[in-house]
Amino acid sequence: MSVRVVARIRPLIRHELDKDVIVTADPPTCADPKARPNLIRIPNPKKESESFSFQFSSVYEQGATQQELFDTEIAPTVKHLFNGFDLSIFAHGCTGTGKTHTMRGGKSLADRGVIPRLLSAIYRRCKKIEKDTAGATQVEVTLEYFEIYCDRVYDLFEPPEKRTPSGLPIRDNNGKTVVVGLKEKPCATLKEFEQIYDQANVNRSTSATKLNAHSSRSHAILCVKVTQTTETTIQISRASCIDLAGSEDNRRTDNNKERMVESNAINSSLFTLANCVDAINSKKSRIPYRESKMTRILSLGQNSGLTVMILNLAPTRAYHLDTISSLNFASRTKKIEICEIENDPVLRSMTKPLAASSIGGSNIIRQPLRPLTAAHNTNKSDANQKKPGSKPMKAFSVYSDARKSTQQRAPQQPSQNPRRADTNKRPADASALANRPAKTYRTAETTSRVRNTGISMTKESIEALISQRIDEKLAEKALQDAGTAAPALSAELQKRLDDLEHRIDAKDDDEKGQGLQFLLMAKQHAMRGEEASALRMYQLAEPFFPGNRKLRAKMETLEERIRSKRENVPAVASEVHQVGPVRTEKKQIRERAVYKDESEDDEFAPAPESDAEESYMSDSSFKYKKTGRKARPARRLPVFRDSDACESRVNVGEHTPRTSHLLKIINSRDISQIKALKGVGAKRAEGIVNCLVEMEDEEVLDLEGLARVKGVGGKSVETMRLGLGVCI
Ligand SMILES: Nc1ncnc2c1ncn2[C@@H]1O[C@H](COP(=O)(O)OP(=O)(O)OP(=O)(O)O)[C@@H](O)[C@H]1O
Repeated sequence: MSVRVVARIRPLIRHELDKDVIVTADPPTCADPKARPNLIRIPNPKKESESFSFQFSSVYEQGATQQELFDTEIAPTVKHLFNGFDLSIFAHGCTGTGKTHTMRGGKSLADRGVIPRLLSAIYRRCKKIEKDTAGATQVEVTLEYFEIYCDRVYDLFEPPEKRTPSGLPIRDNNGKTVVVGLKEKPCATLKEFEQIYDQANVNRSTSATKLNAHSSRSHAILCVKVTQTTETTIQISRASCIDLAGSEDNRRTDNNKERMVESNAINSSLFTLANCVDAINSKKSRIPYRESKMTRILSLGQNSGLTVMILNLAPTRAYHLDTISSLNFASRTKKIEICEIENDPVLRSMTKPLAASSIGGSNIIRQPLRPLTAAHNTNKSDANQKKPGSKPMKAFSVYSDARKSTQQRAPQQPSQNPRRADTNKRPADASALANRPAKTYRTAETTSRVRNTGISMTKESIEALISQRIDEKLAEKALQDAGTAAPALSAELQKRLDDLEHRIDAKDDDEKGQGLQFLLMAKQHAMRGEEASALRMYQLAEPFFPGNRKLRAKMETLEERIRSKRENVPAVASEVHQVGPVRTEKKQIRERAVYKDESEDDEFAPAPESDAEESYMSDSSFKYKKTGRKARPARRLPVFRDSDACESRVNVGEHTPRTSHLLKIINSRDISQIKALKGVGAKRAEGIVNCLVEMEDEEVLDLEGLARVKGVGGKSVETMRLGLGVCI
């Protein structure tokens, strides 16, 4: 079915006058007293006597209440959520048109917006299901809430001072875009939700602008995960509520520099969204989702389930051109077809209890092929037609939301509910949604709200649940111990994280990049003092770096710390105890370490033979060990070697004064000194220093080592060396 687009015209506010109203809704043509208007009229800005009209599924006029909008548009979708369908609701419109008012609303009961009302409806339904099934079906609600501010993703459950400047990474996980490292909060009651949500909204970026006293400077996305667990199955579905930031006409905003930067980011992401919609509608083969994080996450046209867009409009002339542009965008959006595909229930025996939350991992197993969620929006059929006789394009992707079990897997039950890949689309009206036959509830995964003692859990899952709880508690305690504020990151450390993040991005589509993602997350958790989570991430990373001793050592240190905390032994004591052996091992590793040739195309170069076991260098420069590829012997680079050229004067292992001087400059890691070397510009110097920083406190010991530093090479070493005015 296509995206359901409804328009809402906000009432006049502040100094707006009745005489300036230009946006109106045409009365419904049918005689039904309950019928809603569905046509918007606005004058042609070039010729006032003419007007444009735009048709939508429904139009809500100035007097429409929050309840009216919710009851008609959103309430009917709730049962589909519980039937396994995902739900996306997003508010669009230019700044000051009432998006936040529509989604979040005010504090009074009548003013509550779509989000609190949706949660209220969800909790009501949870209770009903649990009651109807006499507790045999348990429903858990968890929340994730994040914002995209200046194209960076921040967790709104974290206070701003805990944010890393580069924000959270996003990844593709089997066709779905996920934000890595988000906090997922279980939330069992509406009251709890209100508390959590209000608190999180304090963290959202808002500022006063000329057009709106409380203007949202970011796109906010609340994901509500509903997990239904029965004795045998788990079913997960998600509702995403998106309050987009509003486009701004900066000729009218009088924005200062900071607001302008935000405004540019907002406008450019909305421009990308419009481009995506255009590309889908004009059947282009490439849809520019990846040009902004918002479009990547929203994945409009690629998402499955039900999608409702609420177009917010201001009624007055001051917004004339902006309103026309919003109306045009909405008209194009309503043509986008979204496939209604429900999430598959998963057999409980197939789930691995301690699986990573929303991120993938090596433990993901394959599920049967299913059609792409919105194959009609992938615009591949055209390409097929162009090549008669050629192989048809693959319209299937492999979805894998279940995870490998260490135990033998139970055979998949024949689907009681075969997937709906049919193209018999139903009309996009609410009554059609409401007529859908109810389904039996079949699935759900490990939850923190399992209250039904009647459910027979396996011994493993109980153990896993207990250990998960212990980890969570320990992480909480560790956080408390560490104080509320996260330690400030040094610029160098932040840069290393950014570099690592950058590399992961470059490897984004490579499943092996997952190992790096886990390591990055582990590091971020560790820096925040969340040791249990850091350990979990290292554990998830381990299969990607088999037999890596340094990684193992890190895990052991963390395990030891966690254990000592558990035993109420002061953490410091355990650190002192642990640091010795770990350091020694680290040193041994370093002694054997040979710099890897990073000039290769593939960043994850195989380890030289001498270092075969230690393919993982420092944790900040994780080199991926390629399995199944024979390690190549380290090749000698064509660099000047003191020992070759000056054997008569310098003993092997010693350096000439010129070389020593060069190595001293390099090991100083001082950009200004390195920049001054012959043939090294500012950018290169920065690259070299970054590389050295990744080597932690390891030093470049000889010219060959220097030549192996990323971006240097044998010739450059020679140039640098000869450019030094030291006599040899
Ligand atoms: N339906 C409505 N009823 C009453 N007041 C409304 C309504 N819609 C919007 N408003 C008021 O209009 C003003 C702007 O609304 P809001 O902040 O929700 O706009 P916005 O589209 O989210 O803006 P931005 O994109 O800048 O964040 C607020 O003062 C809000 O209370």
